[in-house]
Amino acid sequence: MTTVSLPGSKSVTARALFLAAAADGVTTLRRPLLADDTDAFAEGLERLGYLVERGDRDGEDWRITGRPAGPAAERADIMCRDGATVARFLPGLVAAGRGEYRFDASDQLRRRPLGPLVTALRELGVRVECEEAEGHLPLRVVADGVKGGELELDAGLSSQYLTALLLLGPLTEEGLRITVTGLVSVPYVEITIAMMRSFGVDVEREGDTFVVPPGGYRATDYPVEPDASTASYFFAAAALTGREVTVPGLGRHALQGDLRFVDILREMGAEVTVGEDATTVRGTGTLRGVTVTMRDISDTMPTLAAIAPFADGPVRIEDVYNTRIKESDRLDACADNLGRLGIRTATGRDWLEIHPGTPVGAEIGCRRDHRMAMSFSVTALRTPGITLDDPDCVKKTFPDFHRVFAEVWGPPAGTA
Ligand SMILES: O=C(O)C1=C[C@@H](OP(=O)(O)O)[C@@H](O)[C@H](O)C1
Ligand SMILES: C=C(OP(=O)(O)O)C(=O)O
Repeated sequence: MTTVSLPGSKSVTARALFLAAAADGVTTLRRPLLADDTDAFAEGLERLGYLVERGDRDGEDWRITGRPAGPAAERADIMCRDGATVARFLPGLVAAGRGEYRFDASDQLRRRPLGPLVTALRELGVRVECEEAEGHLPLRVVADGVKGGELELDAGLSSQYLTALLLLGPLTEEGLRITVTGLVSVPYVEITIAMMRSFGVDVEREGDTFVVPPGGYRATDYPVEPDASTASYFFAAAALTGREVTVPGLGRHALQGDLRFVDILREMGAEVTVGEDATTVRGTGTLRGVTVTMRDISDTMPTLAAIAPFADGPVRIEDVYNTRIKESDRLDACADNLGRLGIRTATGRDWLEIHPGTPVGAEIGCRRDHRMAMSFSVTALRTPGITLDDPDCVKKTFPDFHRVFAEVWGPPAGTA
């Protein structure tokens, strides 16, 4: 049996940084994620004048001094790099302050939409100007506090718009009442609400309406759980190789919906134990074809696609349109890469079907998408000759991925 301790959750770290910055007092973050996305988030806060005391080694605690009155800097230029959480959460934080702030990003993130968030902030009276394409970065926020009130939001492309507004709610004068349509990635909203509670705010939910009271946040000591999307590569590898892996820190009380990926592995034939504070997956040699909706856990869609050829029947993944607007068009990237490996697939607007087969070695086109690189590293455990055209793109969420993965599973097939 192998136990692998994994870095902190990107989503939890990003929210914790926002909440700590906005809170009254000093927050200690235990084991936050140290990766490109969270580095960009912390750097954004620093440029806004927040004090973020962070170590430069994984696993070290960070201390953030909150500023309930908003950013100290009256002007700042924030580079979000590839991190959508940075681009979507921080405009809400600055909106509640007073000043002029500019947000820009990599070409990859400039292409990803944030129109519904821009519209919502404007409805709240915040001046938001998109410098190039409407609803895209780069954008400028001219902030003078937010009164609050009622909002309608289309969250069918991303739940991050709703998270941004929920996080902003307590920083407004009157609070927010947000009614959403088409919400995707629901578990991420549940993470937001649970973490806001840890920082002293209770969000009420009435069907599709979320009610956020005003009053600000309270600093706390916050432990960041390991990243469940990252864990999916280790769980999938166990299911694929017939070995066993345990990830401590992710048990039945975990906040992240992506841990539900193990339910799919169980349905496919793996033995899964979600314990009090750890999850274990053991491969049994059986991998059955399945039809699954992954609307709630779509970051793990490429993980499933990468092991799907080894199943004894087709694997059909449904309701994942929004994976087309992530770091890459993931439906297209998965189909293309499986095709390179000689595997037959079919895709539609929001689905992907993968037929059983024996993959042959080929170069994987990562498209600068960390999840392509990590997912097809799992396929490589049983496929000699797989190479990645951009192994370093894993730095977005797990810079040390290749070393840790090889330590647990050994080198890719055919290279030992
Ligand atoms: O709120 C978050 O931390 C995230 C929400 C999800 O995005 P969408 O809501 O855009 O699906 C997920 O894909 C992303 O990696 C992180
Ligand atoms: C989609 C992802 O990231 P984000 O939207 O936060 O950039 C991801 O990590 O798979």
